[in-house]
Amino acid sequence: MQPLLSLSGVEKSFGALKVADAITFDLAQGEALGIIGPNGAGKSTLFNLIGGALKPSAGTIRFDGADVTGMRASERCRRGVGRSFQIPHPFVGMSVYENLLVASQFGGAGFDDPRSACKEILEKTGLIHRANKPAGSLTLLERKRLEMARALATNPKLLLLDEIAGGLTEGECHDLVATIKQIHAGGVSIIWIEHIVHALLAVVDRLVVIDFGKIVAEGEPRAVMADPLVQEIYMGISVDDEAA
Ligand SMILES: Nc1ncnc2c1ncn2[C@@H]1O[C@H](COP(=O)(O)OP(=O)(O)OP(=O)(O)O)[C@@H](O)[C@H]1O
Repeated sequence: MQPLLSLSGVEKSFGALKVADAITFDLAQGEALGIIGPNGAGKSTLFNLIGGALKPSAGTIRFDGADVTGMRASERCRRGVGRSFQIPHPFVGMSVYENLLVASQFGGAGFDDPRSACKEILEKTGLIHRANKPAGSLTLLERKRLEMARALATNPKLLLLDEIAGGLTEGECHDLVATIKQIHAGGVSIIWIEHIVHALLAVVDRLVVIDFGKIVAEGEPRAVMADPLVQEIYMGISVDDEAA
């Protein structure tokens, strides 16, 4: 089976700063991939390149059988790339339900019955009891859930989650992980950038580590986390410190 997403030699610089450097990886259909790396490593930039907010300066991005490298974000969304942002920016004056309807309308979701599809997504993401509340009145956890629900309302094949667990309590994080697992089990492929590694490890099949715009480690999540190089660059534990 061909990969759902395929990046080949993807590069992006801001001035002299190269934030995506020869990024090459595939995402299989149905896979859940985690991305970690220090602050400023280039993780969100990678999502901007996959989602179409930024164009790479070199390399190609293929999604669902098509070359999407030069395609606009709106077109990629219609093809099935759904994205949540690190800082949620819902339409605060609209109800939670209306936020989903807008996403399904403009994301080209292609649901037979958008209203009942959005209702189902509210149930799945634990927001049904808040459906008629203004999005501006939600708690942080609910805003994070709404961010994910709005992406799901575009009916994605691939869901990009950017630090969705950031700022949550341990219990809230646990509940959110259960929701993400359920979404993945429903057939949606996932790429999840997250600093809360234990949450990530509960969901993903594979882990990619980025540092200074390059992939520096990749593979089975626990093996990657045990790699001394990863411990040094990501957690600041140097092999020398441990020996001391
Ligand atoms: N539009 C831009 N113009 C100039 N520099 C940018 C731009 N976007 C990002 N950068 C820089 O690129 C680098 C990578 O940023 P990016 O947000 O991708 O990192 P990140 O790994 O997601 O970090 P964090 O974990 O803190 O969210 C940073 O040094 C950032 O300041």
